[in-house]
Amino acid sequence: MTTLQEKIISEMGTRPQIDAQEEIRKSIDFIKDYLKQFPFLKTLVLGISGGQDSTLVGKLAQLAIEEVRADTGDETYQFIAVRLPYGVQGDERDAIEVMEWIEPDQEMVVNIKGAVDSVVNELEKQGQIVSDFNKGNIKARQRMIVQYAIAGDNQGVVLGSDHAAESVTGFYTKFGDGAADIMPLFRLNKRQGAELLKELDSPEHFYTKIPTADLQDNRPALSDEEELGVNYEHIDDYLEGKEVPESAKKRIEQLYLTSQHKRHLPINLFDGFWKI
Ligand SMILES: NC(=O)c1ccc[n+]([C@@H]2O[C@H](COP(=O)([O-])OP(=O)(O)OC[C@H]3O[C@@H](n4cnc5c(N)ncnc54)[C@H](O)[C@@H]3O)[C@@H](O)[C@H]2O)c1
Ligand SMILES: Nc1ncnc2c1ncn2[C@@H]1O[C@H](COP(=O)(O)O)[C@@H](O)[C@H]1O
Ligand SMILES: O=P(O)(O)OP(=O)(O)O
Ligand SMILES: [Mg+2]
Repeated sequence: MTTLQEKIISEMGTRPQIDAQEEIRKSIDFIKDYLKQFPFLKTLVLGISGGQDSTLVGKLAQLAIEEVRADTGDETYQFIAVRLPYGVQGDERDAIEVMEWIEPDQEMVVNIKGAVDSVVNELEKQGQIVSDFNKGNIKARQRMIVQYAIAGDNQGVVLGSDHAAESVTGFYTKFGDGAADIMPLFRLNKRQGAELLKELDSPEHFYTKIPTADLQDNRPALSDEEELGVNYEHIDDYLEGKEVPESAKKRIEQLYLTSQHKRHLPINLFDGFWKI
């Protein structure tokens, strides 16, 4: 293993082998401990897309909330799961099925199309062209705004679905889906997330579904792997300290280095990490 691979693994906190039952317990306890530390907080908020990561975080959130209610006798603790389609979501059926499996305390559906389109229109009135790719990031940031609005009026915190395989590649919108208060999956790679869902008896297609950010109008359901230029098998192997083909290693490390800014709070002149 090269030094950079070791550094990345240590930063991501990924382990080559996991016990799924233990990791489920760790994530649930992390959420519970956080809520108990700040008793003002009563609500967890999460966007549910119908993809693997939010399905897993959503299930863990609901389990954690049920345990906190039982431990404290405080019935005001709740999990709000929100669908955030842009118009009609192509894989809406998946998101609905995931909601049925999670059985969150409260479900919402907030269509982000009006808000996203108005921003794009206002920019275009100023002569600023908005590419389809950039509009995708506006969608992700609009989803963040809605989740924080719900948290703000419900003594809530926003959950993030980011995990090691997304974090290492910076494959998220900065201050969009990358913005959250707590990240219960951070440390796990993609296949380890799938292992947790399997252990939770989720339907198999929830964790065999092709990962997509589904952000671009012109390339619906574009797979993460196509966009990233590297596949999750290689990213996961890399994070487990295994040898991967040289081209995959190069791509992962390039993505890691160019996305360093996303894994830090806004940079000030006392920060030196970007110089190395
Ligand atoms: N599947 C997923 O999890 C998921 C979700 C959302 C987005 N995505 C993908 O993630 C990517 C997001 O696109 P992006 O990364 O181009 O947009 P971004 O908005 O996340 O990041 C780009 C912005 O970061 C800032 N920035 C860029 N370089 C910087 C630097 N060196 N220092 C400080 N700030 C800097 C700039 O403000 C720039 O506009 C896309 O590929 C998108 O499809 C994936
Ligand atoms: N359509 C969506 N509805 C609700 N929440 C969504 C939707 N699309 C994405 N999200 C949230 O963003 C993260 C990141 O998604 P990626 O597929 O990794 O880009 C997802 O886990 C949801 O919480
Ligand atoms: O974040 P999600 O839930 O949309 O999962 P995926 O990244 O697999 O699409
Ligand atoms: Mg997705």
